[in-house]
Amino acid sequence: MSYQQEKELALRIVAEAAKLCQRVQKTEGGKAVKKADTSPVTVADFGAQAILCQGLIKEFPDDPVIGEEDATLLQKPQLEGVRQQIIEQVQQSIPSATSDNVIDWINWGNGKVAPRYWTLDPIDGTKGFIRGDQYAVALALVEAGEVKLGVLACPAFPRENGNKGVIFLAIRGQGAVEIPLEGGTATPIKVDSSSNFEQLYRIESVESVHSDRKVQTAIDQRLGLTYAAKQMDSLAKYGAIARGDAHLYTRVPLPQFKGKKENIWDHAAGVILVEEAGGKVTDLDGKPLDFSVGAKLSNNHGVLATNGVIHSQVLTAIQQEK
Ligand SMILES: Nc1ncnc2c1ncn2[C@@H]1O[C@H](COP(=O)(O)O)[C@@H](OP(=O)(O)O)[C@H]1O
Ligand SMILES: [Mg+2]
Ligand SMILES: [Mg+2]
Ligand SMILES: [Mg+2]
Repeated sequence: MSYQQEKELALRIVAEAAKLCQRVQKTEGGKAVKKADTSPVTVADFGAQAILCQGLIKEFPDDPVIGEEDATLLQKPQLEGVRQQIIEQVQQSIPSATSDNVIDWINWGNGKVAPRYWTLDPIDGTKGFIRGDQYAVALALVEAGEVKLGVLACPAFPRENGNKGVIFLAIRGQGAVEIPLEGGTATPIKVDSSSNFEQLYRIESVESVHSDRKVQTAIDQRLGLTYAAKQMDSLAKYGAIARGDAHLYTRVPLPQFKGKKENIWDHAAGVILVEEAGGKVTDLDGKPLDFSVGAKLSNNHGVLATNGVIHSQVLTAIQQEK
């Protein structure tokens, strides 16, 4: 399948959602409210989800959508001001939007896994967005448990010419490309397939509780990595591997989060990006990530993304650390 219609829509709505995020960052800064699990969420997270879902409803009304956010929180009377800001921000992108529309679009992301579905993270790396660091708008199409298309907008991603802002796109069997966020030429990207660990870079989250740093350091020592790990928020890490800026990314659940599983939207678009750029992604046991079970990667334990050539060696080092 060529996925031409899906590709055009995904590129358009992800770019539009990224614009909203940039606009909110300029006007509101990093203002956030707390969700029930105490994690932060901003006007931009909700607004971007509304824009993404609106586009998907229009062109693919039969496809379920599984997104991170939910508008229930916005019913709280003390969040009326935030609700208004979200509506105004969405109206700047979609002038005909009513307040009911916006809430319905956000809640469209409450879909369930099906033979074909979309999953999205309106802002991955909300903490990075709040700090003014990396974040990503992520959208992926999954069929029969396999990611078929992934788009990542990374508005703060550095480019060679000194500008910032990249869209990464990958379609199964068609390779991976990067496109300037403001539009322009799509440039094919490939992993860096070096296998000399002394010269390879591991990349990790900025947030230290998202992966076990003690285990990671032990794995690095086993592999003979000499460079300090690069740090980056969000799915942009997958982009860094896909374009050869880094070579391995491990996400090792911390003992205190034992049993907590990864969200599908935190990985889907990144997985296809790395795979189509020539790399490999599995869990820490070497199993493919299973996107057929629900909103969580319940059948998997942690994540390992590499340039491909070093994958089995890294898996062996991980097994030895268990
Ligand atoms: N204890 C934990 N372990 C693993 N991932 C976690 C976590 N707490 C939060 N996260 C996820 O980590 C994501 C950010 O990833 P990263 O560390 O790579 O920047 C968050 O996405 P959101 O920012 O979309 O909420 C959130 O879903
Ligand atoms: Mg996320
Ligand atoms: Mg998010
Ligand atoms: Mg979140």
